[in-house]
Amino acid sequence: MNALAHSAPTPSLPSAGVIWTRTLEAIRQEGLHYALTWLERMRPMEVRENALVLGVPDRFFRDWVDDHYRSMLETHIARLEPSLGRVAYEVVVGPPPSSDLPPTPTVKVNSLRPARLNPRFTFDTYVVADSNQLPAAAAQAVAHRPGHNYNPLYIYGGTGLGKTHLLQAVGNHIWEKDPTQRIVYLSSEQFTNEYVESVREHRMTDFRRKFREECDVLLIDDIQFLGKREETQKEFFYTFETLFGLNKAIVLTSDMVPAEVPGMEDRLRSRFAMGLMADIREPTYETRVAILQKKAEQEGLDLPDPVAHFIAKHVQKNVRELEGALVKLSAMHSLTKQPVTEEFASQVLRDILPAQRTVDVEAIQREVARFYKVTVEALKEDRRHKALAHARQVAMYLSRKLTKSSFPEIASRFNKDHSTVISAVRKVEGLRETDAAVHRDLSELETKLGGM
Ligand SMILES: Nc1ncnc2c1ncn2[C@@H]1O[C@H](COP(=O)(O)OP(=O)(O)OP(=O)(O)O)[C@@H](O)[C@H]1O
Repeated sequence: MNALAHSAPTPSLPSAGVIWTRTLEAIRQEGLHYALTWLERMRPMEVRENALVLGVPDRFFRDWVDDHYRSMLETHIARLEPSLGRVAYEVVVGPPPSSDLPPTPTVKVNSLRPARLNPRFTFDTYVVADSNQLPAAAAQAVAHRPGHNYNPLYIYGGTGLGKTHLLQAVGNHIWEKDPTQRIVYLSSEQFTNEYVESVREHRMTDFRRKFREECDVLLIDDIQFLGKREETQKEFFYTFETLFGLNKAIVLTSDMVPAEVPGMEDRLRSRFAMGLMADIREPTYETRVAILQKKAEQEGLDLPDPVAHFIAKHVQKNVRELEGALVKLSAMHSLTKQPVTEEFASQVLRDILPAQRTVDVEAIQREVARFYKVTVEALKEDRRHKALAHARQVAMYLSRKLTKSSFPEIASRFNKDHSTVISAVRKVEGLRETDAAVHRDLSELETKLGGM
């Protein structure tokens, strides 16, 4: 049975039917008729916990609506009933409903996605690379044979590197394969809060039933916070022992290895280390590019390669920041309809990109001369030797790109006229698109110059 089936209906709220009718009306008034074609095929079932449960004809329908309309629905519903933060679905097999009244379902063949699991966090949307290969493979192994492979699995690493994503992917995968599996996902802080509340309200029997008897998969995020809570640790230890003894899967995440978690009891530390410990490292440059490309594809954003490289070069800390940059770029692109170019990205992301060193034309000439092993003077001469001409054009291109100098200003530093600079810039822009070696050289020079 799922968690929903145990809880009593939420008192003092309008019925599911009333909330649903008002929600559809609000959506209609906003003119979102395309959405109604889908939404009107769902039926309000009930209000449970903080969710409005909607009946859907099948899982495909559910997934589609969930992908496209979940956030819109949740926003509208929360506006009408602030205590309702979620929608949930149940597949209802039976004759299609014909009136405005909620139909009586004949068979319920599906349960709700377990509380707090975000359907966005799946293995499909996770980019696997060198920096996260081991934890990703281990998480998949657990998802395929929960409780048998790597128990417990302990995933650790810095902030924003994808620990929660992997943890939730395990839960989502298991639930999608077998909705009868009882999956409990929560952070160690939420575990602590539930524990404290249960003690206060004398509901420890319920608490233990939930975590020890009615749990097939326990997924706990940010286990390090347990270090500060002696009493909760004790409770967690017995929870762990019970589940482990029953071969139930346990996956934990943390920002440090068990030995480093301050205040963590030794017996817990040693149990955490019993299964597999796998760390997620900071993404390499290539991984950052791959993540950006995959996320752009998911967002339906056409992200040219040079722009992906540009962001990956400047946003290095973690995946969360990469994602933030992409979301901002995508939003500004759809608002302004401007093409997604490096220049557009540098304008839009100005406030989140690390402060750039200011470079001037002279610094660029020096760096380019060193790079191509020529002299600065040669860059300013008229000699047309092929390699020298290329170095000169590159220096002009970078001067235009990395400084605020106008074409005539740049021309004067190279003793040329401005039309020469314009054609040099165009030529290098073209080469950058078509010639991988030139692209690589330019990226390297830009990194050295600390600009973009
Ligand atoms: N390898 C990856 N592929 C795709 N998306 C990723 C990857 N790694 C991280 N992300 C995305 O980056 C964001 C941050 O990841 P997540 O919340 O899982 O980080 P975390 O390690 O749990 O951070 P914290 O310790 O701060 O809670 C999420 O939106 C997640 O989807």
